[in-house]
Amino acid sequence: MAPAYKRILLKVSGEALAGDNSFGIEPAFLQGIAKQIADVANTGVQIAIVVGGGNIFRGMAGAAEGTDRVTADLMGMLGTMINALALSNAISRQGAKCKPYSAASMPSVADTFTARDAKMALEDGFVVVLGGGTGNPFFTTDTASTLRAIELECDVVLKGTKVDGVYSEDPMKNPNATRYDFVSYDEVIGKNLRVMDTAAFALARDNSMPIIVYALDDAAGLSGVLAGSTRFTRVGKHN
Ligand SMILES: Nc1ncnc2c1ncn2[C@@H]1O[C@H](COP(=O)(O)OP(=O)(O)OP(=O)(O)O)[C@@H](O)[C@H]1O
Ligand SMILES: O=c1ccn([C@@H]2O[C@H](COP(=O)(O)O)[C@@H](O)[C@H]2O)c(=O)[nH]1
Repeated sequence: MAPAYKRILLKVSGEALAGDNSFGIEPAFLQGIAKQIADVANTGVQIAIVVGGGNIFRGMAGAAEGTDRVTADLMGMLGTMINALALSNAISRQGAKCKPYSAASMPSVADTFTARDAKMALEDGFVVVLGGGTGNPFFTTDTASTLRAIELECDVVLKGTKVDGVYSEDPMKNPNATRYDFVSYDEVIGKNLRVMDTAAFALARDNSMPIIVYALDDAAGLSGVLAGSTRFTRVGKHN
């Protein structure tokens, strides 16, 4: 049977990469995720990845502690680049062709992202890992995920995070919150359900880009999500 999606954008949460730790990268978790990605890539699905940076640095937190916001956001974007290099290397070691890109120019580290180049790499069978977010302060890697998915003409954004979907409230704060199987863009924005930021949801809505939110540590993994055999929430226009 042909895969449901030809080209996907996977958002890998930075925080989740820390595994059971509160910061940094847990090698076993990184390798597990990399294997899931390599296995799916080797079935012919084209995969672009945006990596978060919450396990390294968040600009808002840095700004709150006295660094100016633009500098703090630059530090945050560099943090996502660290994760991108680690993930890209781990995917290559699991046997899939993989290439890191950076939103900001750092030629000795990675190629600078252009949609044209990244699309060609996807068509050549490379997984592409996109670090540096949008390259602009005051944004997040969630917005970068939606933006890159649209630019690269992906079929869907898969947000792999610490929770298994969108809830009526943050399930980390209220364990009695209820989970949606489906929620519309307008509802998620109107009710301020902050599993992604409003800018990311609005961009997805305006460009009809579906979003799937799932738990990165689900045993069924990425292939389970693509096969529809694991728990997730779909965010879209209609159910
Ligand atoms: N209504 C909600 N439904 C589900 N999760 C929610 C909701 N509101 C807030 N959250 C929180 O959003 C978190 C995911 O978003 P967040 O942007 O913080 O992390 P991330 O994008 O996965 O990580 P990073 O920024 O490190 O890449 C979840 O872990 C959850 O605690
Ligand atoms: O486009 C972007 C993306 C990210 N940042 C900064 O990086 C950190 C980490 O990203 P998360 O999405 O929170 O994982 C973010 O807090 C911002 O400071 C950015 O400035 N622009």
